Amino acid sequence: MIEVKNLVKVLPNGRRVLDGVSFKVDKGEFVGILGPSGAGKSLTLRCLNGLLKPDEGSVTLTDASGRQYDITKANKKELRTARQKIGVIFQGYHLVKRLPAIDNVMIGRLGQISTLRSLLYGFTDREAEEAKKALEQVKMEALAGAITSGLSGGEMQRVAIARAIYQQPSLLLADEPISNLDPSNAKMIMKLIRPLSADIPVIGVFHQPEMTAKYCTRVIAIKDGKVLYDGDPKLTNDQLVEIYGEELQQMEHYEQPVPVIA
Ligand SMILES: Nc1ncnc2c1ncn2[C@@H]1O[C@H](COP(=O)(O)OP(=O)(O)OP(=O)(O)O)[C@@H](O)[C@H]1O
Repeated sequence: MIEVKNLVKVLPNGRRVLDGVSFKVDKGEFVGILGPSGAGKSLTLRCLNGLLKPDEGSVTLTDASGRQYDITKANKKELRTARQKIGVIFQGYHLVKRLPAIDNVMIGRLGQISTLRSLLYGFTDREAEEAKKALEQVKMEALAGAITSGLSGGEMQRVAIARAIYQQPSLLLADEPISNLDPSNAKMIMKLIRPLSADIPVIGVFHQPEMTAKYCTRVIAIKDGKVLYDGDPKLTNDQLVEIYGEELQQMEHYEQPVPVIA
């Protein structure tokens, strides 16, 4: 479970880019964070994995054994330990392109084994077997040995998901994971992410309300650094207008309601 309490971030010019963001996400939930450009979505996500320290508030991650990680108060060493519990999928995949897909998956556990062991012995056969299983889970086993630079965007994102699975995280964060993908690959990625939420909380930032409506179990909308909405992933047209304002007109999949002619 991850609990976010009253996150506040104030810029030097006094602007409150996060202004009291609070929510709790449990295993079984796939939460989509939506909101207009500059709303504070990425800043929120960065507070969740400790990349950004808020001026106020707390982020507490509790793993399956009940151990708690206080992300906001953690020192460098504690943060490193906590981050091993957090899988992250990025819009730009963040893979080492010159390495085979399976090596990228195994990188997911690098933080968990000693540098000396990884330098001297590399990974064990058991670890390689587990990495293969993670690739099977995202239907990428046939390309396990392929050099990552030759893979398509959808395939790279599947490798990134396998890396997160292999990491055995207690929380999965996804930062615009489908923004670079065509609709069919985007659907495939959402279908692969959703079942992961059976065991751990999954939180993603999205720009596609039609996709969060279909695949997420809950939506949190952030606007002007505040939680504007937290609930059912299926938003009404009025709710979308309230969240996105004028930006809605520019969104790809938004269909403007047909005006009623009296
Ligand atoms: N380091 C920084 N210095 C100044 N302003 C910042 C900094 N980081 C973020 N901001 C501002 O804080 C606000 C929230 O940023 P954030 O990246 O969270 O937006 P977002 O909701 O993710 O937007 P988008 O959908 O466009 O990525 C923005 O107005 C942004 O310009």
